Amino acid sequence: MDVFRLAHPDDAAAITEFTRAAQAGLTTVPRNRERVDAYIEATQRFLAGEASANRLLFVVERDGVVMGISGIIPKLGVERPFYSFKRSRHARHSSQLGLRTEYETLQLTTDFDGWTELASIYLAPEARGQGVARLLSLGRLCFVEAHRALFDDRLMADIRGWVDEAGVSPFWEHVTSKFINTDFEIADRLSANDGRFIMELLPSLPILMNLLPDAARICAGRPHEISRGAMNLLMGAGFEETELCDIFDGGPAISCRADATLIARTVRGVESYRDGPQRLMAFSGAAADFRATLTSGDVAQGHVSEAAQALGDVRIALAQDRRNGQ
Ligand SMILES: CC(C)(COP(=O)(O)OP(=O)(O)OC[C@H]1O[C@@H](n2cnc3c(N)ncnc32)[C@H](O)[C@@H]1OP(=O)(O)O)[C@@H](O)C(=O)NCCC(=O)NCCSC(=O)CCC(=O)O
Repeated sequence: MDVFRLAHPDDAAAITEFTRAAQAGLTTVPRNRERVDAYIEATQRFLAGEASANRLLFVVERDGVVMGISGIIPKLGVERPFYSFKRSRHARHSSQLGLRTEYETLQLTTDFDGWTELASIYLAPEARGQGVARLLSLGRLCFVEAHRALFDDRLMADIRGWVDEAGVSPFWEHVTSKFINTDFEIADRLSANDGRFIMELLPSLPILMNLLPDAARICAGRPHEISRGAMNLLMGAGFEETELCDIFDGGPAISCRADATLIARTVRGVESYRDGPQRLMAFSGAAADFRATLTSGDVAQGHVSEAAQALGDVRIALAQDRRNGQ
């Protein structure tokens, strides 16, 4: 059985083993032992009531082997403002010339300050394509549902933005690097710790998108191919697209109210179960004892798998939305 739980110090070596290969651009994925240790230490401090620690790292374990990680940042904007670009549409019309023009602007904002972020999903390459990602992703929504007081009622996720075959981000090349004139990897790494340079260097004035090459313009809000699965899982669990995107690679920010996730809706009975077997999330316990697993059953008929019942005082939620097949 695959089990979703909080990471603890004994997991650090196994996590570093597979996150070591993660590419730049996955800003919140800890890629070396030092950062893995720091993430786990923050997790323990946050659970002990130290709000400034502000990070929770989870793992999915199969038969004692850690296969992947995911995270929650309980409150954005605590250590520094959380910057995004907000896309706005503008239209102009000239009756004199009979011409109409439309353009978009990007404006630096801190709209997500105070929100809770879902971040850092990463699965060992050999464990991909087996459904584990759904548990890694939705397990966090179960944790939020079980610990509502720890989180904001607005949830967001910053999906990695599109890059070309050479790994180059057109958005970075044509937009952000014009103001932050350094390597993407350097800026990305620095921003994970201290992002003061963002406010110091990025303009507070709107950036006119129609002056950009198409290759860069279409990257505002466009996800990286390898991150579509991560986005798809959250969109299937109630998240929606927003007008905001990442300031480095233009990746889309998606959001959902905490009480509108698929997990919250089914746990609270806002959404009823249909007849027949369905994919389910089962979760129980709190804090370090919290456990979630992916299972199936026919809840309408009262049938839930033994694996789920083994969790003890279990709560059940839909793990797949009936509307879009997710
Ligand atoms: C993202 C994950 C964890 C996803 O794991 P898997 O590859 O095993 O996913 P999967 O099970 O194959 O796919 C998950 C679900 O999305 C669907 N799916 C997969 N690829 C798709 C695509 N291109 N378009 C549409 N749907 C797609 C699958 O059918 C599946 O649904 P069914 O189960 O119905 O078949 C992994 O690929 C990974 O570690 N990638 C590298 C790191 C990364 O890019 N992380 C995301 C960065 S963005 C981020 O971190 C913030 C968001 C967050 O933390 O959640």
